Amino acid sequence: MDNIVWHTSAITREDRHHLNGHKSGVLWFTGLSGSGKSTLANAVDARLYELGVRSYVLDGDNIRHGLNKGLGFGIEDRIENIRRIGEVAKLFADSGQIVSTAFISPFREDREQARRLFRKGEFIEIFVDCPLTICEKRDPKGLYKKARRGEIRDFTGIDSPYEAPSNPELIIETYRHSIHKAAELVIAYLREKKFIPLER
Ligand SMILES: Nc1ncnc2c1ncn2[C@@H]1O[C@H](COP(=O)(O)OS(=O)(=O)O)[C@@H](OP(=O)(O)O)[C@H]1O
Ligand SMILES: Nc1ncnc2c1ncn2[C@@H]1O[C@H](COP(=O)(O)OP(=O)(O)O)[C@@H](O)[C@H]1O
Repeated sequence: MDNIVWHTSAITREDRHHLNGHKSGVLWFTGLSGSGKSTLANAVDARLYELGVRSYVLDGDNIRHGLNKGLGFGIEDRIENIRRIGEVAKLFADSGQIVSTAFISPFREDREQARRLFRKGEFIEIFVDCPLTICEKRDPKGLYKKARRGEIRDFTGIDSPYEAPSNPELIIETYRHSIHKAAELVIAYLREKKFIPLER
């Protein structure tokens, strides 16, 4: 970019890791609407808070009210939505936090593009796996009903595609694990990979 020069921070990410006593990165939750992304991201966030870990959740519905207001659900807008979220998540990771993103993020290539913004190991893709039939039964916001009635177009899983991850770091099957168990599986992964110390 012309006339714009990158300014290196005086405080490095490692400095912040040292101060916080834990590493940073992104927990990238992906899955169908109603699969449990928000519920699980918030359960993990609450657990991290209890453990004294600096964390935050970026949630699809909330971000679309502000930062990404005006973006719709056509392919181009979804791509831009996820591109921006990847960049924001990277800022959170740079700031030393463990950030969770809860977006459908239906396209594999967009998730891979987000992954490329991060250092090796710091992008943790979590497939929130739940069959469409169960998501549709849960239908926490009544959106599947609307989509089936044709009142919402381009609805993921109905008339817009979802590409499941081919090689995610974690698969959480929310149709067979409780919310508590699902959150603990994510925390166990963070301990195993030494994002958070074992003794916490
Ligand atoms: N057409 C269509 N398709 C899918 N979802 C829709 C649609 N219209 C509105 N909603 C609501 O928006 C939430 C998904 O937004 P995201 O930003 O996560 O979508 S995406 O990643 O850009 O595909 C999604 O939230 P979640 O249920 O939390 O996934 C829906 O509540
Ligand atoms: N094991 C589970 N994990 C996550 N959510 C679950 C689970 N079991 C049932 N649910 C329910 O499924 C719904 C998932 O909704 P939500 O978290 O908004 O999904 P998403 O963010 O993927 O659209 C919630 O009503 C939640 O209580």
